[in-house]
Amino acid sequence: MKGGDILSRIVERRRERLRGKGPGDGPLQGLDRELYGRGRLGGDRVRAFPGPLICEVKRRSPSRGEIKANLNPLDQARTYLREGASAVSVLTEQDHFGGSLEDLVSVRRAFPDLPILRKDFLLEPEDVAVSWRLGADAILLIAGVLPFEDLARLLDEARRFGLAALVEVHSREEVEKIRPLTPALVGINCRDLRTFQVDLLRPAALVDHLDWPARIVFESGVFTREDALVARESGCSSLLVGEAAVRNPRCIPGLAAAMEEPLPVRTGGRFSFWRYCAQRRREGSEETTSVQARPLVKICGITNREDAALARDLGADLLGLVYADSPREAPEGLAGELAGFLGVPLVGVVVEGPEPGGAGATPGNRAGFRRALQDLESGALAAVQLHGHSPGGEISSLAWPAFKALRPSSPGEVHRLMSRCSGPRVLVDAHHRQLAGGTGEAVAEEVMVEVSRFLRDERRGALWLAGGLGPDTVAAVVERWKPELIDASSRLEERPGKKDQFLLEAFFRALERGGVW
Ligand SMILES: O=P(O)(O)OC[C@@H](O)[C@@H](O)c1c[nH]c2ccccc12
Repeated sequence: MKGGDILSRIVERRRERLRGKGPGDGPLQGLDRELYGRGRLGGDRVRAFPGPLICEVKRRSPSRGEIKANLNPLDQARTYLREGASAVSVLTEQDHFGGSLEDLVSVRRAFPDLPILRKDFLLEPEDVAVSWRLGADAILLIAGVLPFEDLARLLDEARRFGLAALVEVHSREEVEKIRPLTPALVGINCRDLRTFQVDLLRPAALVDHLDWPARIVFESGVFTREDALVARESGCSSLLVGEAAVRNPRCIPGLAAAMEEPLPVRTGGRFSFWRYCAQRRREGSEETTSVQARPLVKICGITNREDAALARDLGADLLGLVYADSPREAPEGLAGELAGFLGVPLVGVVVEGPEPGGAGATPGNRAGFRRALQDLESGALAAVQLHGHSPGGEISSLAWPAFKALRPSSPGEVHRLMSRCSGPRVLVDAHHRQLAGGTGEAVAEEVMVEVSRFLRDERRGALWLAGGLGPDTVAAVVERWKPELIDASSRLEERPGKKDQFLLEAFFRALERGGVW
């Protein structure tokens, strides 16, 4: 932890407070006797903590600014309980999150049986004792903040007091750090506390490295049911939700339900889509360096076996099959046939409603949508790429891995379209009047500037990019916009629906040569 990043400043400030007023920071006087022994979870209830959904009492944060300045912790906790949260997290850090130990005490007093997590940057064994005396049932221990010996000591201390300890990680390195301690409750924070970047695929990238029995909590950046479903696909059994719950507590029942609803059963599916993307991206690239492997490549508009096998052999990470009115529409049965031998996940491209100025909701597209659902159920498709607007909320009724494809026609449209999307990623594509389009046009420069600005300012997710990518353009586009995934189709064809071997080979060669940054 070097220099002046925000995390270092928060921790430094906390140390100063510990040196000054001590871990009780005021409210301890006279309170501990009153609270002592109240609301202890103990035994089985500690083991059951936290249930599917922890909602957080959070006034503000360094990354999101003011969330609710006049928040009343009691009202907030009451609302959370009423809406169906299984536990409440009280952020007690004062200087950057506007919390306090008084918040913890007042929630505990009012709700003796509510499982409460004290969320703070705890540093010393005395912090654990204070948390216990003030009525917490669980504490957060951040692996990125605590040296190994301190982490071990605080975990021991929590055990001694019968507190549950949620040990938070964000990187592979931190997973390795906590491994010898095999904590029973691990949180994977989607937010990098140093850069504030939120990546909902982070848990999917890390879960397989947590190879001891642990319950895993998916932390930060969750707003919608789709986000919750990604958490489940990532192997997490609980969500920790702050901002979304504070701003709109009515999202709570939906999030809780999403953590418990039965997921659709695939008859023969092999790919866990988000895990595949998250893990594949990191292969061959060390997180600690700025050198990344080439972006993931999706080759789209596959209509036949030969093109699919060639793209796979050249290194495609995903293949796209079109389920809509288009010269590139995949013949019926192709997904099932390819899934049997290919070893690369297939994505179904569907249109679920009209696009602005486009003709999306044709009977053919609706039939395609239904066929795609069947191929998802059979396991032939690993995910769907959704075009068009969805006034009927068809996306949110899907429990399959899905991502939106957006085609902003102007810079002004970027924010409006992107801010409505949930889930870990969206694919940005060039604007055409028809989905059939395939004109090979690139996304306009001024639109891309806005897209990059949106992703940077909202600090959310990495770029997936389509539109006009061919052997001649791909290296420059990758260099310029640093996408995590690129999607190419029409500029690799000898005619609509048929790939050109020479162009495909040249595309991957250009990518290997010029696409490394
Ligand atoms: O408001 P969000 O994006 O839903 O995030 C909640 C919670 O995960 C976040 O507050 C948090 C997770 N780990 C932390 C560590 C310190 C401070 C805050 C946090």
